[in-house]
Amino acid sequence: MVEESLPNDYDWFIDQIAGHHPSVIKNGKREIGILKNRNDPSIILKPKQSGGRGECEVSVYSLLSAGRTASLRNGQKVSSNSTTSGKNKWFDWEHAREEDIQGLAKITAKFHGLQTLRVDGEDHEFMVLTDMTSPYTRPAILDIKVGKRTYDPLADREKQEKEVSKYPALEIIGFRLLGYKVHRSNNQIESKDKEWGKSYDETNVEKGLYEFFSARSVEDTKEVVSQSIVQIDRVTEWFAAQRSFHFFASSLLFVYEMDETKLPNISVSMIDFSHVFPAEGHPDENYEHGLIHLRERLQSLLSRD
Ligand SMILES: Nc1ncnc2c1ncn2[C@@H]1O[C@H](COP(=O)(O)OP(=O)(O)OP(=O)(O)O)[C@@H](O)[C@H]1O
Ligand SMILES: O=P(O)(O)O[C@@H]1[C@H](O)[C@H](O)[C@@H](OP(=O)(O)O)[C@H](OP(=O)(O)O)[C@H]1O
Repeated sequence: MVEESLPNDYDWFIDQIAGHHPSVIKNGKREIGILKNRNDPSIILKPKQSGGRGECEVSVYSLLSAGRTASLRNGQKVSSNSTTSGKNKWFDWEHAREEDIQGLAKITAKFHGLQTLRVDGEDHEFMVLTDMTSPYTRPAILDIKVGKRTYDPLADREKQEKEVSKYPALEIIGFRLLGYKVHRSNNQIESKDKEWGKSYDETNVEKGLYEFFSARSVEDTKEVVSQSIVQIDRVTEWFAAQRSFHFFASSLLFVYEMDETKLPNISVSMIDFSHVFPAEGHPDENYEHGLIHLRERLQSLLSRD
């Protein structure tokens, strides 16, 4: 019998959309998902993934919080590898430009360091991150994976084929809806998962977008969509200038307020940095393709009656 327990004062994060989740059982054990500390609603604790994925994500978040010089000075291993191909390629971020680091820090969650917690009888390391949903009374939350290619440059043939066959429409659409949660007024949470996202293709993905962005009220939809476009443009502006990072299988997290006595106040943040590679001076055309297409699809919602 596998012990199932969380430390005192911790709960699973109810507003987690995608990623590793305790509802998934692998080899008789539940996956470790994101935790909330009851005493600090402003943060989440995201489990550090095993191997290169976890190292990569921690290296990126550390770079953003400490700044490149400080991270290197503190002797942290600011590096990343991929285990997908069996090769071990470690990156330092010494060629990452300071302005790119500072710009990325503005469009993602703040990293507050690592914390070890005992979950289900084993110690696990967690990344403490600002919870981007915490400023909202009743959030509506959508996760969109951005980029027409979701495998990294070290992925072997099997991984490449798995990723491509997962959602063939990605090549055209450039992004994938991973799911959403909407807090309705009667304490009900409406949830959609990745199968919902995959049910849309290049012919009708606007329908899925509309379902999420019209959740507050049909009258507010244009406001919510227009604000989302403004936020996407902030991200696009950073990508147009930055030459330090290439992102694979990374997401944009959209959050807005469902409480109609308040403004929608949409926020858009980059999340999931488990496959980030040095750009070596080249723009991230893969991610930018996704951003352009997402913007176009959202723009088309504005011309609906
Ligand atoms: N800073 C954050 N604030 C609020 N929610 C977040 C934050 N970071 C992640 N999440 C939530 O957690 C979910 C999973 O995050 P993420 O994709 O980073 O996890 P993962 O386990 O690395 O995923 P994958 O297995 O796809 O690589 C997101 O869909 C989002 O709902
Ligand atoms: O382990 P990696 O290299 O990071 O690769 C995958 C990636 O992170 C995806 O986000 C994930 O889920 P989705 O594509 O469903 O979002 C996928 O799950 P899968 O193996 O269940 O397809 C992972 O294999």
